[in-house]
Amino acid sequence: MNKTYGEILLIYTVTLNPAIDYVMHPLTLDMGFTNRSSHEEIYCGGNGINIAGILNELGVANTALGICGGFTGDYLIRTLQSQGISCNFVRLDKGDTRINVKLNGIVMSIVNGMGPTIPQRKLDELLQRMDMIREGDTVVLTGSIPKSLPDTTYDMIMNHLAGRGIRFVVDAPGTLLVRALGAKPFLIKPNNHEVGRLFDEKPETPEECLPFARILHDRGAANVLVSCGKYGSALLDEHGREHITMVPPCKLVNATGAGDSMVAGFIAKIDEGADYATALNFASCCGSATASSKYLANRATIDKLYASLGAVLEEHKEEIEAALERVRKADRYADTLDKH
Ligand SMILES: O=P(O)(O)OC[C@@]1(O)O[C@H](CO)[C@@H](O)[C@@H]1O
Repeated sequence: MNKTYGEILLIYTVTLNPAIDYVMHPLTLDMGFTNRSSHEEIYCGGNGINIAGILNELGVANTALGICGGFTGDYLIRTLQSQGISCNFVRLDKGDTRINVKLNGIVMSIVNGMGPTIPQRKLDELLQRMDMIREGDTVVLTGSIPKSLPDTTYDMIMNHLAGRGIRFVVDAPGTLLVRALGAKPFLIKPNNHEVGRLFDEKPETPEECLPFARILHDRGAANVLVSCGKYGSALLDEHGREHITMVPPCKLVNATGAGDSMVAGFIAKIDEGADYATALNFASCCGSATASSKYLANRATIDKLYASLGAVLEEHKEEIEAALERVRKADRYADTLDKH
């Protein structure tokens, strides 16, 4: 169990490529023509920043670390501070924090920016600031990284902090994730599509994802949480046990940040002393609460969905048990991760 509020700050999210999320609501989208949005919203984004927002909402002490720059970086820091999110960002001398465009029409289309160039000395400055992180604290490395940084960046950060009793959480795509497994993170949280890309398969459901989760677990990740959108989510826990949960009843509004909310919810519940099945259920409700909100979920929505999940799980109990049984009896997939 992690330390508590009375002591020092405990969870540090790291966002190397934060963003301003510019959400537009076009009524139609015709490629090659001028489209009009019916209204727009502006939020602070980037996975680590979203996780920090939900942790704050859940009353879990945290600090958002990262690198930002330019007028968008100024906006980001000002806004986070006004939301009461503790942040410690290295400022770039040149380059702007990216603006990610989310076109929330009949379906959501997303264009994420590349992000500014990060000079080595700025990364070194961030590493120096991270030296304040102590034994028992958690470091959450999450999201894409700007193109100027190598795929080994998360790996390198974890190596820098190795041997200090720090708990790592990694939510990153592709090679970044595979490279991070060697540092034996406490938790990784790919979604079913990311798992599919790692293994050249197309798993959709928690049942289909669990065999791949086992490979990621065997490669070093203690807990592997896989979100599968409307199908629910799966957890292969640190003891090698499989869990499946479902989504509570809710209506999709904007799924941006839903995965991040799951990470925040999972860590928060584990740090309260909950067991893995409970943490998975709570994580699922945090994700659904954000997906059914305009932006990140508030506590009331999370609590409401959490209260409704029990009935859904009860109704589908036999189905879930049967799926878990099939997973336990199934042949193992070959580990093909070395190609990354
Ligand atoms: O380009 P990345 O780093 O992969 O993803 C960035 C992003 O899409 O992820 C967050 C939601 O998880 C958004 O706030 C943000 O715009």
